[in-house]
Amino acid sequence: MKQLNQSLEARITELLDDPTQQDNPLREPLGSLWANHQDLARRIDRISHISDAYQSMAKLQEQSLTERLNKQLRQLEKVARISDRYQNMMRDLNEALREASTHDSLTGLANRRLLVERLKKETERFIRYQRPFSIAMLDVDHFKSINDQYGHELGDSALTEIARVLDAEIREQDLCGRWGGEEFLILMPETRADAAAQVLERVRGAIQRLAIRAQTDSVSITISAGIAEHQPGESYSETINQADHALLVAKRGGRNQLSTARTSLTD
Ligand SMILES: Nc1nc2c(ncn2[C@@H]2O[C@H](COP(=O)(O)OP(=O)(O)OP(=O)(O)O)[C@@H](O)[C@H]2O)c(=O)[nH]1
Repeated sequence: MKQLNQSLEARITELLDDPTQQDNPLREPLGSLWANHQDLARRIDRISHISDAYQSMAKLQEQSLTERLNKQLRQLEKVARISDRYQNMMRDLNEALREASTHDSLTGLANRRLLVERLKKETERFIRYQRPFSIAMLDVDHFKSINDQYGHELGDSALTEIARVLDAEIREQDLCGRWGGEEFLILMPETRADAAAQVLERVRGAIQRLAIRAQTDSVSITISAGIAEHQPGESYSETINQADHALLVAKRGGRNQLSTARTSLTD
């Protein structure tokens, strides 16, 4: 096609330049047509140039827009990653705070606060569904003399060891916590006093078998415990008082033993 055009153009210019065709009546209209054609060809050429320039400009703009969008996307991804990390950190922090506010730092057992929370819930369950529960107060025997003889540090490890045994001996639904100092409380849902006494007898035996190492010595430890089953119309504090009283009876009875409230209020 291009070749055909070129040979046609060559023939037209040849004809227009040919002196023998000077008088040809078609020469003038052909000359005007040729001039018109060339003008049109120039315009088309210019338009096509402009169109090319516009296209490459649009392409450039498109490229820079894509780059800008990609950059913004990368920044957004970064912000999302930071936000994820921040949220995880806050969750861990909350978890650690919750753990610290509900657990004892030395033994890792539930602290008094968590025990009271659960005691309240069990009391509510008792009122609503008449589900029984018992509690046991445990106290390490002659703990002061262990501290005095072997030092506070050993006393601390003895408490940690006792906590480990307690945790291992109770059932999944029971909750054992440090009530304070060398005193522990075990909350036993769905448990009557006689069943609680069996659990505590097992715990007492396991602690008696514990041998805490102190340099060359092996220190043996015993506990006394008072058990009380929650009674209708009673508050949980009253049940604790009953268990405390039974604990006193066990101590007075010679230590390393259990006593159950209401069956042992002999003094
Ligand atoms: N090492 C250590 N000792 C503690 C901790 N909390 C309380 N104690 C000690 O536990 C001892 C309790 O002593 P007492 O209340 O006299 O009772 P006890 O010597 O165990 O005698 P009984 O309970 O009558 O058998 C005190 O000397 C407290 O200082 C603790 O976290 N770590």
